[in-house]
Amino acid sequence: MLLGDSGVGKTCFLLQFKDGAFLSGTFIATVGIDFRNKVVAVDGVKVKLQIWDTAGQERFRSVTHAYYRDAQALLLLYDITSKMSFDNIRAWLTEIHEYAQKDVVIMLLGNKADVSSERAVRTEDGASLAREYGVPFMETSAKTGMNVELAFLAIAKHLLPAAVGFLSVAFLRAERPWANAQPSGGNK
Ligand SMILES: Nc1nc2c(ncn2[C@@H]2O[C@H](COP(=O)(O)OP(=O)(O)OP(=O)(O)O)[C@@H](O)[C@H]2O)c(=O)[nH]1
Repeated sequence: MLLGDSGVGKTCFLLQFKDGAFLSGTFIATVGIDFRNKVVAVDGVKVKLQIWDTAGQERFRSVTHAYYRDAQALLLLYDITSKMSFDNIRAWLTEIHEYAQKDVVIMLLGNKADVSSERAVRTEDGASLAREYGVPFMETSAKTGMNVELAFLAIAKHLLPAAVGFLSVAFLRAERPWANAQPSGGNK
């Protein structure tokens, strides 16, 4: 799930990953929530990522909160040209703490790294905030594609062991119907 203030580039980030394209020009804010699927290969295993793009605007917050608890991973974005979007990251982390699963995987991303002339947040400040919360961090650009795939692949790699564990249990249950059988109540 992609989170962060309105305008930090969540939709562009997802479209760059999904289609390798960048939507420049008019900014159309996301209304509510939307999702895209993409299959990636991780260590030779195909992983289908279902990526939810959320509206950053405050008025949609009650809608998006409902989806937090089903998320396995959260990509939290700020815009390196907007100090406010960076300062709001702490508030986003508080919301995540309140609504998401305790073991959710979180990654902090400083987007729009291509606009270095308007930089308002130093790379070190992003890295230091990420260290404080114990989450991985990288700067990205939805425009050039810098680190976009890397961020998603890192998440997929992190989630894969859990997914394989889940599938193994499901497979064993399917293969051994008796595993789900209830006690019959004694011998006849
Ligand atoms: N230069 C540059 N511009 C970007 C980048 N990512 C997004 N933008 C621009 O920033 C604006 C907002 O991008 P969106 O992806 O729509 O932002 P959002 O976070 O999805 O916004 P909400 O849907 O309101 O939450 C658009 O005008 C994009 O063209 C980037 O990496 N570099």
